[in-house]
Amino acid sequence: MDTVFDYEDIQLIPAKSIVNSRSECDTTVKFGNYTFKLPVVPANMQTIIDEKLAIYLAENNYFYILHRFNPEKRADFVKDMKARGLYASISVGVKEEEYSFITHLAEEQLTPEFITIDIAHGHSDSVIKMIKHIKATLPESFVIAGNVGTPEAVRELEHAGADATKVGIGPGKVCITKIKTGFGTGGWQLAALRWCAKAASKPIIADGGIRTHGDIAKSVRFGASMVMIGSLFAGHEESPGETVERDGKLFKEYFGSASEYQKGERKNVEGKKMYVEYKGSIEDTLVEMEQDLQSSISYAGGNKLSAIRNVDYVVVKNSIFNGDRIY
Ligand SMILES: NC(=O)C1=CN([C@@H]2O[C@H](COP(=O)(O)OP(=O)(O)OC[C@H]3O[C@@H](n4cnc5c(N)ncnc54)[C@H](OP(=O)(O)O)[C@@H]3O)[C@@H](O)[C@H]2O)C=CC1
Ligand SMILES: Nc1nc2c(ncn2[C@@H]2O[C@H](COP(=O)(O)O)[C@@H](O)[C@H]2O)c(=O)[nH]1
Repeated sequence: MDTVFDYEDIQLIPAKSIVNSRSECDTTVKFGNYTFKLPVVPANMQTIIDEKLAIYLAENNYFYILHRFNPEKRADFVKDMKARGLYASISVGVKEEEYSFITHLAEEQLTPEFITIDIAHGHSDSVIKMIKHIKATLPESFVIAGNVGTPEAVRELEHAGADATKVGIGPGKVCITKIKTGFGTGGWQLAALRWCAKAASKPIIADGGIRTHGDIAKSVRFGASMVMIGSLFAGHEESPGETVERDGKLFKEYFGSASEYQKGERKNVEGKKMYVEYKGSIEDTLVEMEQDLQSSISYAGGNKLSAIRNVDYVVVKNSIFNGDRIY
């Protein structure tokens, strides 16, 4: 491992533009058998995504992954998405009941297009076993496995049959893994992404630590095919987290999937709860993300997302924010 850095330590270097307008730049990405409008997916967390938002995203050609915290509703969700002619993308864990759930889906001939194995420490035999079970039972499903933070883990999960791996242990906004365990990619997530991407032969999802839209372009530069985002999506009208009012201002709750609020008990807690400012409709944020990414592509000197992959960059000694705030 050579130099480590994180999102705010990096600036991408502009190349001569080949477009006359940013609107000529194409932000779409092929992932699995689908082409999505953006290389972005809202985090599969209970305060970020629910069935209603999943339908909106699928209808509008965005990628989504439903969380796994209402386990009994997942089979009906897959059935409902199929009835609507939309793709189904769900999450599973690794406990015993998840094996029978996968078998049940196969018996009902309900094949989700995407299945994400979502556990904290994805470099484990339990995930490898689950990848093999899904691939044997639902071979048509595209399997995303995670989370991991090393090239060895990426290679092992790919070797077990994963179609994509998810990188990021501890960089999340509501994560306390780094503090409670001393482990993870918190503080050097972008360098960890680069390290993992060099070893990968299949797509990588960069997960956690995105604080600005520019971080999406940086993730693509360092090897991500898709970028998972929690906190930036938490404040919308459509976000399932509770809306609260304080001193006349609206906020939305955002809690970790390993927080006591998710688990209902204080056991192995590695997540916390916070409130983020209310931001209005998610549609406006998605449009702004697209425009910002189109601009990134133009600065990269191309007209497609792949142009960003080849740009030069510098490691900036001090934070690029230099005390500034975005708004
Ligand atoms: N991306 C990240 O940095 C992190 C994300 N999370 C999120 O929190 C949620 C809950 O995660 P998780 O606790 O894994 O899910 P589960 O509670 O479903 O646990 C999955 C299984 O893995 C075991 N397990 C959990 N952590 C470890 C570990 N460090 N080493 C070995 N075995 C382990 C659990 O057993 P037991 O509980 O008995 O140990 C259980 O059998 C997920 O959505 C996950 O993505 C959580 C932490 C970090
Ligand atoms: N360590 C923990 N990580 C968590 C928890 N719940 C979710 N997550 C991860 O965070 C990202 C979102 O990060 P953000 O910076 O965009 O907000 C999410 O996709 C998970 O990987 C948790 O309880 N503990």
